Amino acid sequence: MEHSPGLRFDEVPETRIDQALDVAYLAFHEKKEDARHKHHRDLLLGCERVGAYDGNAVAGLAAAFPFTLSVPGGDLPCAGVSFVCVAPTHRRRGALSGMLGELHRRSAEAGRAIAALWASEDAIYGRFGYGTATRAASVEIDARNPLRLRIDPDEGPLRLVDPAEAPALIGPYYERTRAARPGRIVRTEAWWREEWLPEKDEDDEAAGPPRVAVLGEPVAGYAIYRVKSRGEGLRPEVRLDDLEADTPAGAAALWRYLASIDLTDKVRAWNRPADDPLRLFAADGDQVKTTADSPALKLRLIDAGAALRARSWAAPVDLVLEVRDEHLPGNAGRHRLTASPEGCSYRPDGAAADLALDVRDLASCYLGGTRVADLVRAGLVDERTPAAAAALDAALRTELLPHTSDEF
Ligand SMILES: CC(=O)SCCNC(=O)CCNC(=O)[C@H](O)C(C)(C)COP(=O)(O)OP(=O)(O)OC[C@H]1O[C@@H](n2cnc3c(N)ncnc32)[C@H](O)[C@@H]1OP(=O)(O)O
Repeated sequence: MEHSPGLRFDEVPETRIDQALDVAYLAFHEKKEDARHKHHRDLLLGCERVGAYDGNAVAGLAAAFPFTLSVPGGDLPCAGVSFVCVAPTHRRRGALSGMLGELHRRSAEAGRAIAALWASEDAIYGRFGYGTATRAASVEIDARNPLRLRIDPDEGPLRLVDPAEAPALIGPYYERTRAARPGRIVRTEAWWREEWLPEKDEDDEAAGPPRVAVLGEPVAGYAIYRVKSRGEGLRPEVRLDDLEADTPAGAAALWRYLASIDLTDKVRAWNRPADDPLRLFAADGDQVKTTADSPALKLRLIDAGAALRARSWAAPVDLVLEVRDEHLPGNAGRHRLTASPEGCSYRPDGAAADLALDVRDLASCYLGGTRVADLVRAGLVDERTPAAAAALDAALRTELLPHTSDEF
């Protein structure tokens, strides 16, 4: 899309954050409230910020948190794109395209090989090279009866801890478990307090204060939840926000606890990994139901070569990939991927391609959550050498499916 000649894309300095937030509240149909405004301002202060300017007026904003994201076998600096908005008067004039182009350029310059976001509408970001890399399973437990399980729960001590103390207690535990699953972001102390444990959930008025249940000493698991009223005549429900456990028995203990809280009759978890063991060890499929499977984290390979070289590989593979990338030409063309558990090289190569694919589809497969063979079957990836997709899938495979708990 041609950028409108009137628009300019440049940094949003601290002095103009409030103007940019005014555009955000307009675009997201939100009220400007003091506490919320301060919170958003504080978040933006820690972000890379790009604006679309019409003359001197801010007409759009796109920001990026400087995250660290777990990828198979390691971590990568990642631009966590958020606060994307364009004033209603300036829609469809290329403001989003221009701001993302500028954010991607700055991310590459800062050495961030990947960018990621949660989309307000799924259809927006594919054209910019973002592919769905993690998914969110919504799970509901009918808690009118005790949770029926096929395994014995850990009978270790379970305690409720003060949310103010929680980051010091569960933060190091989260950080230890994070590396095992691709798609997880590093949480700072401030992120724990402001995103996970604020007293009031500004996005959900019906939700009560955060509760943190911790299993074992030393910590062997935790659950963060809020009890949420459901209106006249209905019992409140438990909204589970986050749960980690070392062992299946530990996870079973936490789920059993959540499903046994008095005066509630439902547990609702909106974002669980697709391979959550609960779905297997629950004894009654009528009691524990998966009610939705939604796209979650969208990933963009800013520098595909650097990203591929940074992850680990489960099996040897030697293939030529032909990648299409309309926005970042450095990623486009034919490259030979030679990878094994010992390492990876990814170099331009003139040989005929074994697989041809769009950069968004490579991004979907990057964390191990989407199978290349499925994309071939869906007509999205062109398999030119038989069994090339299976070979790439074997190399990309991860022990656990990728999952992102943090929505940002
Ligand atoms: C990560 C996040 O923060 S997600 C939050 C996104 N923000 C919102 O939803 C707030 C409300 N909406 C908006 O502010 C704007 O409409 C935006 C940001 C979604 C789009 O901004 P615009 O400046 O209008 O987009 P722009 O003109 O650059 O469009 C680029 C392309 O994306 C397409 N596009 C834009 N919005 C949408 C949409 N909601 N759904 C599908 N396609 C879209 C355009 O049609 C255009 O396609 P083309 O290149 O084929 O012509």
